[in-house]
Amino acid sequence: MSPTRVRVPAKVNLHLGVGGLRPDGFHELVTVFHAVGLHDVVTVQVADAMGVRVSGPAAAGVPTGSDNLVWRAAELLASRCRAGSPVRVEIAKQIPVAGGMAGGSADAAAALLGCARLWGADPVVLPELAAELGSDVAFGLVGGTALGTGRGELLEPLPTTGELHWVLVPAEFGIAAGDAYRELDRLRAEGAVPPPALDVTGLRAALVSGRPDEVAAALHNDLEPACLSLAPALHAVLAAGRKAGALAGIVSGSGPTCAFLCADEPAARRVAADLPRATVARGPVPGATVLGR
Ligand SMILES: C[C@@](CO)(OP(=O)(O)O)[C@H](O)COP(=O)(O)OP(=O)(O)OC[C@H]1O[C@@H](n2ccc(N)nc2=O)[C@H](O)[C@@H]1O
Ligand SMILES: Nc1ncnc2c1ncn2[C@@H]1O[C@H](COP(=O)(O)OP(=O)(O)O)[C@@H](O)[C@H]1O
Repeated sequence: MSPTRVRVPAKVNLHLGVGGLRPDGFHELVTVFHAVGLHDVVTVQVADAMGVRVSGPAAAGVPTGSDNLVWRAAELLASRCRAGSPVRVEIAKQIPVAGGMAGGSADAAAALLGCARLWGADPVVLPELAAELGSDVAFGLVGGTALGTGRGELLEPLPTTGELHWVLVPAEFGIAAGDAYRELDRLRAEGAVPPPALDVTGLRAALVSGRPDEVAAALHNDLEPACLSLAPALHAVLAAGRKAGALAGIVSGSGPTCAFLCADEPAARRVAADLPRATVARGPVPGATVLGR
């Protein structure tokens, strides 16, 4: 049987409002996910035994055993649909690892979709399985721009007008999502940060307007003070992007990647030229998509 290839995007959080810590150890979120054109490609094919191979510019440090989320995704789908031969999963990795862009979650979403195709499983089960694998995996399946609530797994697509042009600046280190949330709790206990920002009315209107300046003014990340506390070097990255001409810059999710919104594509190219390691990307883009052979 021929391999199935799935392309899957990274995300930035246009808004990340972090509510209280729940008894299950997760925080209640009001977030706006936005899929951007920086992709991993995940290929699944029938094999004698399960295996994971990772290649590409962001491959360093990605686990290749059963702790890779794609392995867990394949096993979960196999057990749920009582089918599934062993698969070899190859990840061509461009999304920065532990970068706040949900790369592992994206790969898991792609693996679910690819294995469902390969095994003839009904894709209707995938959102539920995605939510079991991680808070951001369900968004990887749908992409676009979506409101995320609960721990991030409850999704409502949001209407948008036009395209947004981003400059993405990855760091040379990672931040684990759990560490960022714990640091936020610590800062909150000290009274060192503003209360949770759980209202996205202004952002929703800005997205419909299609005006990048209005979207820029509405960007917000409650985790940003925690990321800056864990990685103070990010202050300089944010300042450099704004100085280079971005409309606004935010830490993406749990960081440390910084995302800069620009007025248009030429502006994004100019800003990227001023920042080391920067790439340009546009959004929104579709979620996990099976590619032709
Ligand atoms: C912060 C966000 C923003 O979209 O993503 P990244 O920026 O890391 O990609 C997400 O909330 C991360 O999602 P994801 O990386 O899937 O997290 P999970 O594996 O589900 O959880 C990792 C850890 O993050 C913390 N966590 C995650 C989600 C949530 N709503 N509350 C939490 O407190 C918990 O400590 C959990 O053990
Ligand atoms: N397919 C995968 N790609 C990247 N990281 C993975 C993958 N599977 C498991 N991981 C583990 O998940 C951690 C967080 O990965 P990632 O999703 O890239 O970060 P973030 O939550 O910041 O977006 C990594 O440090 C790595 O140990």
